[in-house]
Amino acid sequence: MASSKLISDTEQWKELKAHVADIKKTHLRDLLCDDARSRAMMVEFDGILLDYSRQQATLETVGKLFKLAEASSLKQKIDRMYNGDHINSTENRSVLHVALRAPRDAVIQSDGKNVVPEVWKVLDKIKEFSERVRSGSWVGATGKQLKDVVAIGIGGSFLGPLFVHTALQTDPEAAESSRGRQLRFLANVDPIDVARNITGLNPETTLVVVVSKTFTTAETMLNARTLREWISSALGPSAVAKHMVAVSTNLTLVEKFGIDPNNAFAFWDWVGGRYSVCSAVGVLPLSLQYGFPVIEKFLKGASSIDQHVRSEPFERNIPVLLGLFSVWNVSFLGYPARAILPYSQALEKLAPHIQQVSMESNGKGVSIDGVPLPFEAGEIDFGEPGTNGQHSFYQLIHQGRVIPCDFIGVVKSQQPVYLKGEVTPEQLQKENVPSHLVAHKTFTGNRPSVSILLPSLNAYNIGQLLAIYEHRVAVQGFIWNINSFDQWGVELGKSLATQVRKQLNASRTKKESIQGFNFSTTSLLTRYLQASADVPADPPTRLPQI
Ligand SMILES: O=P(O)(O)OC[C@H]1O[C@H](O)[C@H](O)[C@@H](O)[C@@H]1O
Repeated sequence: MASSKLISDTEQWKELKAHVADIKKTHLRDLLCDDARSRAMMVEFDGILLDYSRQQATLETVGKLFKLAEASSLKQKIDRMYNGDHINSTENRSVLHVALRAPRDAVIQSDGKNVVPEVWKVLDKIKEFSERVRSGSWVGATGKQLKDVVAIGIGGSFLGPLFVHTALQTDPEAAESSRGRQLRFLANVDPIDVARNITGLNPETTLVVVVSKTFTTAETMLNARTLREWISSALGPSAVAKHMVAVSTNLTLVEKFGIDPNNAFAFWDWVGGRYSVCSAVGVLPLSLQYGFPVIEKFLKGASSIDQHVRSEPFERNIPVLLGLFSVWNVSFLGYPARAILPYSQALEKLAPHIQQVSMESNGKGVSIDGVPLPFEAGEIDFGEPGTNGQHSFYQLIHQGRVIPCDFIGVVKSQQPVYLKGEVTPEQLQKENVPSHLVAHKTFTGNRPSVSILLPSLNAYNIGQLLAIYEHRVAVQGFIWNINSFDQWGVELGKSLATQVRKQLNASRTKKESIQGFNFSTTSLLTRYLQASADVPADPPTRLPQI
């Protein structure tokens, strides 16, 4: 396929469009009666089971989706990613988060250089540093052991590590190795988040990790200045060297901020923020909390899926199948949303993390060549662990809109996956349901879902789950032929916010009226200025009074 051709112009796309009418005539109830079909729609790899038999699809659909994958050069695109080609073309970068969890002896090149030794240099540094902190050979300014860690970061420098941290709480080894330690995450610019995070913590026993790829993100830098003030006002400015470390690609700005570059942990521009959990972004705070050996298992789990994606034929390739069915649901069946429903409370931060991975990656309006898409790419992700979700939004899923669901179950867990199917008016009549209630109690069923079953929820399986979702999102982007690795929309948001902050500062200091915005924005900013005359627009720090 010529790269400038839109995927929707291919015969394979058109064939799938035409096939939709056949599928709309079928009902899942009937499709599920075919055991051979169901058997063919179950795939197992390294302990993980994917069952996609509850998709509105026949084996013919699957065949057509594989043809679409071929038309979009999916295999070649996956290879190009692993080969370090600059597939993030708008930022002229490789996309190599797979290198972050590659075995020490692997060779993965970016710009002609094997990046794996650099990755392991940082991992070894994290291992050494986290062991020193955990054993008490690295102590705070007053000689006390650093038992608590506050990780400051936002977006990709926050959501993934928080997901892994929350999920690890069910791993017995992680529970044991983190006894007596605390890891907290400070993300929001709202001073309440600072207050919550430092409540109950003593600066003498706290290590602050500032995590920012760019080291310029306004929220993170304000929170970092605030906690630097918290430490230096309690222990003196020289204590910062013992109590603050950083993770960034921008080591110059780290040093300028006042953190010793020896206490900075690097990563690289070929790691997208939302794909950075396996870099020092996640590995440093998580190793401080759980010890490096636990986190190494998490990296191994992710690496196992990386190898699977690259080498497994599409028929048995879990992220490829998931990606293809997401495209089928969004672009062909017209279901724009997806619910992520893990039946484990420890996975409560999976959906928030995947929201960023998926929506920031694939929420695009043009093809990778800049051609406006004649179809909508990306999907709306949301979710909540079962059974909480059942008592919240499942009504809409059962009887309102059709929302394809990801059910994630853990075999060694107390909570079975709960799947409610179809209830027909005939059944209800047989049960003597009053006639005026029959319509309300009818479930038409035919709601598509996939089930992903994990053997248990330990560090290794959490790594697998993370990598499955990361690759699934990339597969979707490869099929839609968009750039899943840039985020110009968010960059625009950041620059608009800077303009607003500049205006607020100018209006406060020079008493100028708000200018350069439309009527609505001007009115809102003016009102805010009037109501908050005593609050600086760009405060140097936000240390709450507690
Ligand atoms: O890690 P940082 O440079 O502070 O960036 C934090 C976040 O900023 C923006 O929102 C980007 O769109 C995200 O992808 C990024 O994760």
